[in-house]
Amino acid sequence: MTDAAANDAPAVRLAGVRLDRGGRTILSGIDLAVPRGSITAVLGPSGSGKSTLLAALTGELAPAAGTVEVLGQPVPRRQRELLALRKGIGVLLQGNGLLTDLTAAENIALPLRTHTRLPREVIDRLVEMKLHAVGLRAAADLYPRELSGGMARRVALARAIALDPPLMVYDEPLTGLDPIASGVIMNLVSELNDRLGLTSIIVTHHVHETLPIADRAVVIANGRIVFSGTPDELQASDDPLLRQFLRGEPDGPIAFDSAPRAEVA
Ligand SMILES: Nc1ncnc2c1ncn2[C@@H]1O[C@H](COP(=O)(O)OP(=O)(O)OP(=O)(O)O)[C@@H](O)[C@H]1O
Repeated sequence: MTDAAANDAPAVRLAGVRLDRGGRTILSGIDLAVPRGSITAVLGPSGSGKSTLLAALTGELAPAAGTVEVLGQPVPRRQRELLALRKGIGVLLQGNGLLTDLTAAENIALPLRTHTRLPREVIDRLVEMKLHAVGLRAAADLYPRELSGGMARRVALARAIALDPPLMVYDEPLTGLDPIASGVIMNLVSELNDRLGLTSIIVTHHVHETLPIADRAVVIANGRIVFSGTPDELQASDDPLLRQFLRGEPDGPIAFDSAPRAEVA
């Protein structure tokens, strides 16, 4: 593929993908295109395979069938090429993953120190800009234990964008946050996406907090994609499965807790 064609390609494209874990098929028949510049919410009940889908994008999990393309190229198998691709993907995981004996600024500097040869002053300046981007310039010298949950999540977000990745992936970015901090994080995700020209994929079961900032929504349940469209189309759907999920009802077409995690290696 030429560079121009790669640039026109969706940020993420999955075709006919099947994902297996522990000898079991978790997702199958997955077709998905995430347009560049968009925010896509990947929704689904607990254990439906949302994190498994993310693992396929970052190359942690190779598909058992089908193709996964990220930023215009198939996700490589070889470690070296995989590491190069991963530099283009900013990941915010459920736990913030901040190192407790480093300050906020040092945590954000870490990927810059590891992956670039930029001089110290440039790194300091970039860290300052990233802290500014998440509204936390005053917190540079604080340690993670001195930060509130929402602030720590913002520092983790600043670290995730440290290398200016074109694609941001969020795995449950609201876990453990109160409604106010959740609102701040969602606004920030939306603002960064627009201002930095990113593409964002948000995996979450926080439907009502996430849909307002999303351009597209994908719902996975029972091992497949059961909805793909705009948030308005999702809200308007009268599909019993989607209604059950949106209302958080325990009984209905979505089978909960069919395969406890403890059973798999
Ligand atoms: N490393 C693994 N090995 C085997 N099975 C796994 C592994 N990780 C997850 N699974 C199984 O895959 C299924 C989907 O899990 P996954 O974590 O992708 O769901 P999820 O939608 O992200 O859930 P949650 O919302 O609870 O994080 C579950 O049944 C889980 O037990």
